[in-house]
Amino acid sequence: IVLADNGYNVSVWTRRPEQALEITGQKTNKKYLPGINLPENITANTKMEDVINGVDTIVLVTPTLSMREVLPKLNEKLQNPVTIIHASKGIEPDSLKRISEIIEEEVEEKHLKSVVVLSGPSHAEEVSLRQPTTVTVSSKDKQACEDAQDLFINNYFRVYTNQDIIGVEIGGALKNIIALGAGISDGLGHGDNSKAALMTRGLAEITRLGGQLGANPLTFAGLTGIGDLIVTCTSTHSRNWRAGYAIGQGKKLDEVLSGMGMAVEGVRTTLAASQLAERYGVSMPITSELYKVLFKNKNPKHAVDDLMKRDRTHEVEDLTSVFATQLMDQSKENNQ
Ligand SMILES: NC(=O)C1=CN([C@@H]2O[C@H](COP(=O)(O)OP(=O)(O)OC[C@H]3O[C@@H](n4cnc5c(N)ncnc54)[C@H](O)[C@@H]3O)[C@@H](O)[C@H]2O)C=CC1
Ligand SMILES: O=C(CO)COP(=O)(O)O
Repeated sequence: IVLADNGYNVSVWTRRPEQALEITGQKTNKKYLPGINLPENITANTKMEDVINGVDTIVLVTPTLSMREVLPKLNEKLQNPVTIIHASKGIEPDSLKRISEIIEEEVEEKHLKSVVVLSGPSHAEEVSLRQPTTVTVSSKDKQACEDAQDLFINNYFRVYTNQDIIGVEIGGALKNIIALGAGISDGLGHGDNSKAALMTRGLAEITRLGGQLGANPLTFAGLTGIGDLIVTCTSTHSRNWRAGYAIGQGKKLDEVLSGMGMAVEGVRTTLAASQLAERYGVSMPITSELYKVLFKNKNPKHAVDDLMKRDRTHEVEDLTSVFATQLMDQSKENNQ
């Protein structure tokens, strides 16, 4: 919708013929965006080759679980080099790859001009109503990043750039873990103090891990860190919050996921983040408790008790040694 409002012809690839017909013919997408009339210059098609033929930019927004299935198909059908802008939020378990890394792995170099990430506090339900929204684009390729900013920016969708692709992708992925936790807390009947605690200490552990992975700590204070954390932990639009809420109310994970029928990225990312924490020796107590609730059947009330009973500690850590190099690199890049 943002791109169509900016005057571009947008062609959507969908697997379901009835959805392609609905989007192209009726200009609606009732299942995902009820009540929204789509702009005239959006069409949809089930044939990927027809959708990508001749385009120079592809916006990739399928759930992270589908990346290893969708990208090889795309690679096979691409005729010319494209820029891929992705907006999917997650980390792949086991490989522990970010989505931009998976794209670079699955799409041959000859087909790939650049990879850009678009991330930030941006529930589709509100963007489609043209409510003021701010996001960040990031890429290893500075020009591609600025081109993506130009493509998307308009008077209701403000786009910033940030050269720290690691921080942008890690923040966007890991906030979903904390949003599941915030939902559980609300589902258990705990109040605002508990949710503020989860969000603040959650950001502390995201920043700790991000630092080990090479992110700039300041990215976590921005739109793709605290910004997306706030929107996902406090909004009933959030699938992760809603899944957490149902778990807090006593529902089983399988039952919750099949009932939602939509991507709940935080579940897989909890597994991936636990593996990352172990690999890099980073303390992530909230992620670790959530892992036990989701995958080891731990009672959420016991998880909260165990978090509250941890050894006493200080709030602010000295991360100077971890972050000094990243801050110097960032400052060099900004001065270039
Ligand atoms: N919904 C939102 O407001 C936002 C979502 N995101 C991210 O976008 C990604 C997608 O999320 P949603 O659109 O919310 O999920 P969703 O579950 O609402 O929609 C996913 C769509 O992808 C399709 N899909 C699933 N597997 C596929 C496959 N193997 N091949 C082709 N299509 C497939 C589904 O049929 C569905 O149309 C996630 O990574 C999410 O974190 C990011 C920002 C905002
Ligand atoms: O990332 C999002 C908003 O920025 C959407 O979050 P959910 O996937 O929890 O709905």
